[in-house]
Amino acid sequence: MRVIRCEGLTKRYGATLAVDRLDLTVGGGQVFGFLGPNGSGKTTTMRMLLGLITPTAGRAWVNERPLPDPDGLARVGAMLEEPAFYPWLTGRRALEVLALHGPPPRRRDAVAAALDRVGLSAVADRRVKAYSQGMRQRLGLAAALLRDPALLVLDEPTNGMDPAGIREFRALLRALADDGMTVFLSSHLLAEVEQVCDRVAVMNRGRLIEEGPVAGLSTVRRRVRVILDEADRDRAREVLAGRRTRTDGPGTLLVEEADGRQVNEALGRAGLWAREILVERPGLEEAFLTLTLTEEDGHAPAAR
Ligand SMILES: Nc1ncnc2c1ncn2[C@@H]1O[C@H](COP(=O)(O)OP(=O)(O)OP(=O)(O)O)[C@@H](O)[C@H]1O
Repeated sequence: MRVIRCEGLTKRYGATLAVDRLDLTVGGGQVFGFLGPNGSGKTTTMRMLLGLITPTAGRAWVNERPLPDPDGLARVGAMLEEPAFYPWLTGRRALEVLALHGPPPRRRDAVAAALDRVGLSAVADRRVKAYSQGMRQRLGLAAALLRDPALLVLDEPTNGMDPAGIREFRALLRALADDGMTVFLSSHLLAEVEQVCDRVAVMNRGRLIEEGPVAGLSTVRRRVRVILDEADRDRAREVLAGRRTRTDGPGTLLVEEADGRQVNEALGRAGLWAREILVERPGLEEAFLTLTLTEEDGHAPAAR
């Protein structure tokens, strides 16, 4: 099933083309990453898909229904901004209040099921003001899950979360997709989406640059830069002969489409110790001039 389909979807704000003729199809039961630097049009696309703003041109379908048909949107859960809850309510009460507004959830135990799904049952009777940032984000996710959505639209959901919270949140999204839900997730950090997404679309300045499985994208292509003693360079090149290598200065080798750990291991086995092994993403750097790589994202473990 095509859960999301856009044809020439466009949104213009005065002189700004926020989204420029977007053609995109997202199939069901997967985590789909919507990647791009700040201002590339991700939020605007999501707002159009949720029927919150009207496209300037083009068409879109959600759950196989043309927008703005409310039936298509009935089974969509969304979290577009940091979720806001009354701090004095408990997590459970906050969800009960939401369940009372709008169409009734299909399950009578929707609140308990959503709390359980996001792992908040044990703290459901604490007040929201005592929740950590990660717990609040999970409560936001529970709110989006209340009406059994087929599609979950999440705009930068892990913004402001700590690394442990991000890991838990990723595992949660993966589990939802494994149960058949489609998760459409935006981020400006490649490291965040590549670990959880089946496919990725890359946006830049309102336009779709690429779309496909994470490993196949040229914007996501990896290259390993090996910096060694000058005298070792040519032997290292022989050791790595099965791979696409080239030299880049007297003590540097570039290994295309490689994995930092494997390169490190191959060199170590041959008794060659690199000074530095760096994983680079040349396509990404070209595409995302504003992207900030984290240390975890940009570096392979050093040789020991
Ligand atoms: N309501 C609006 N009025 C005018 N311009 C807007 C409006 N909403 C978005 N834009 C502009 O459209 C472009 C795309 O913005 P959008 O928020 O969709 O990008 P984004 O990829 O979601 O970025 P971010 O990660 O910062 O949210 C930006 O240039 C933005 O300034």
